[in-house]
Amino acid sequence: MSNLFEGIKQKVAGKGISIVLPEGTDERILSAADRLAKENVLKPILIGEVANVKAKASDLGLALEGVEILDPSTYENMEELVASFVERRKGKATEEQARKALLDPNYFGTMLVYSNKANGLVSGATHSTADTVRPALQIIKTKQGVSKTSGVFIMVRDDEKYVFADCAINIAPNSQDLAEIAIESAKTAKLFDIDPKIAMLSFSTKGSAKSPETEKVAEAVKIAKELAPELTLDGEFQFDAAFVPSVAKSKAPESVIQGDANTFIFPSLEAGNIGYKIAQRLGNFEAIGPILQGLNMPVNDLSRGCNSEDVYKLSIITAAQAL
Ligand SMILES: CC(C)(COP(=O)(O)OP(=O)(O)OC[C@H]1O[C@@H](n2cnc3c(N)ncnc32)[C@H](O)[C@@H]1OP(=O)(O)O)[C@@H](O)C(=O)NCCC(=O)NCCS
Ligand SMILES: CC(=O)OP(=O)(O)O
Repeated sequence: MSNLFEGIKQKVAGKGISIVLPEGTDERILSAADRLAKENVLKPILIGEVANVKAKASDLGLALEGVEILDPSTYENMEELVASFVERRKGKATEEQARKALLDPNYFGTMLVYSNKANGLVSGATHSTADTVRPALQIIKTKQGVSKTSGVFIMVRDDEKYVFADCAINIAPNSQDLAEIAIESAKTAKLFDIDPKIAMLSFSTKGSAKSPETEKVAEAVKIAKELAPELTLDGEFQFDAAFVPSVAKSKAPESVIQGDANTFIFPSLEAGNIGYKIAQRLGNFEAIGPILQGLNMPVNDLSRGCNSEDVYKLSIITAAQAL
């Protein structure tokens, strides 16, 4: 990972890309922000009461030089943000509701990104995924042609790197969703110099079992092939048929994937979230993400089990998505 990550870091360093970190008093966030600013990789913006953030930083021996701190309750352009929020939420939020929502650091930070006052946002060290991503879904929204955002992990162990999706957002994706997730995951894979070979996962390989669940994945394969015929993609596969060449030979001898898949699309959030945590905790893979894909501007969610290194890396990846 180190070479791969260094490459991404070099792409973003010194370009003045600003990343909002709404959890401004969390130790992991403070350490990462201080390091990012010190190394001139990007411009961190912490959200919180200025005196509190500074006191916490000083307890940790951090100077926070080059780190901006914004407090929603004293933010000078709040009226502009309120008006923009009401406009964006058209009929879904009153001015009063907007004013209240914008005191929440995640909503406030997301509006800074939406208003081009920052280039991206990383949160979730102390907030749940739902609380972290909901403002982005409501305000930043998905890119044209993408109906659902989804969350990818880059799984890294020595020279091995894989893409796992969706591990974070869509609880019960349908066939169309799975096809879109696969197409977006291929783009994310390329950001990490992975040439995507995509396996649509199931508990069945090429019709070895039949149920609504397996047919949902088989249909997703069909849709994805129609939408993006240029991709190397197939399924439905059990994980061994996608990953082990000898098993592929016996279970799916005609497939374009012969045990060499590197991008795995899980059939549900249960499978994806459990799957990545097993690889991380039992397989000693580093899990980078979840990286949200398909949004108009980059917003990423940390796992609450993250450390300062994870915050540092996800901030840099978010900056790379903003390029
Ligand atoms: C992502 C999640 C929070 C959205 O749930 P929610 O806030 O109840 O969503 P709602 O259905 O109320 O939709 C809220 C808005 O987000 C949009 N939205 C919901 N899911 C979306 C998705 N996957 N992609 C894009 N937009 C989405 C809706 O269209 C809606 O927009 P609108 O208000 O402009 O109409 C929910 O799917 C969830 O909790 N997922 C699991 C997260 C999780 O716990 N993961 C495990 C740990 S990583
Ligand atoms: C991605 C994920 O599972 O996040 P958390 O561990 O915070 O629930």
